[in-house]
Amino acid sequence: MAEINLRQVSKTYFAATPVRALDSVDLDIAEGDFVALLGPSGCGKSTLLNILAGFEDASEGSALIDGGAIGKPGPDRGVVFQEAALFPWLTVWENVVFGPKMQGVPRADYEDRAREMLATVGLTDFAGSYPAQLSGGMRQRVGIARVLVMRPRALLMDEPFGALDAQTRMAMQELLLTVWEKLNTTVVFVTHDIDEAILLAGRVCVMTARPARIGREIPIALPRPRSIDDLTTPEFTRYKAEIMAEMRSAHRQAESTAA
Ligand SMILES: Nc1ncnc2c1ncn2[C@@H]1O[C@H](COP(=O)(O)OP(=O)(O)OP(=O)(O)O)[C@@H](O)[C@H]1O
Repeated sequence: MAEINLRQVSKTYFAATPVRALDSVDLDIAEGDFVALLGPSGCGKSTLLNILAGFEDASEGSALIDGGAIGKPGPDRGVVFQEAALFPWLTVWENVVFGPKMQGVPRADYEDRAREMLATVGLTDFAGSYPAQLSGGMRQRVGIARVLVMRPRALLMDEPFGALDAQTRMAMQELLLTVWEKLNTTVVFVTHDIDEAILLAGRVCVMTARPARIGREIPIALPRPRSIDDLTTPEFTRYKAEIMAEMRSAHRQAESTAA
């Protein structure tokens, strides 16, 4: 489990017209926390995640993982995107063991873990299937198993369920809750979906319009283990109303900045 600390992190992309994506972001994530980042489209959520992943450098400020500067991408941070980038010519099993194999981990050291992760995501019976033979939700489950087999200290997820239909999405949310409760990895989860953020996270960070800052951090005190049934409780609805009000104000701010 990783601890993550961002201090005054800013990011400007120097395109034809410079784009200031992040402005003095401060964020502390303790070991084993589950934090959701919510915010208006284009505000800079992916930019923040990409800095944590090491795909982008911060222009200013410091981004630390376990007290050390975040360097290039590494196996300590598992990244899951909207589409699982699986190798289509490899089976589910071969996709899952690809990472440890490439790292030169002896087979005996990764096989049990790979089997366990496949079971955790409910795909034991599909080990020999190819990605094209799976549904979108199943492919995403392979993507998660493939990342978890590397024993990441943090899981960085960018709209991981954004392309799935509503029912599959709910099943994936419950699966992620189970996985997180079992492994207790630090998770940073980018989403547009308020329900998803409340259901999963221990803390929801609502980002402001670009250049993004963390506008408000809302701790979610719903008891765990959580399930889809929590979506309809009065407590859940209260959190939703509070976050919707915050999002509306971020959206208004975005419109007035664009005007
Ligand atoms: N490589 C890049 N070069 C120039 N501008 C970029 C680059 N990457 C992102 N941007 C700009 O930075 C801003 C923030 O983008 P980012 O993708 O982080 O937002 P987001 O909140 O994740 O958006 P969405 O919710 O729509 O996915 C946008 O205006 C985007 O156009």
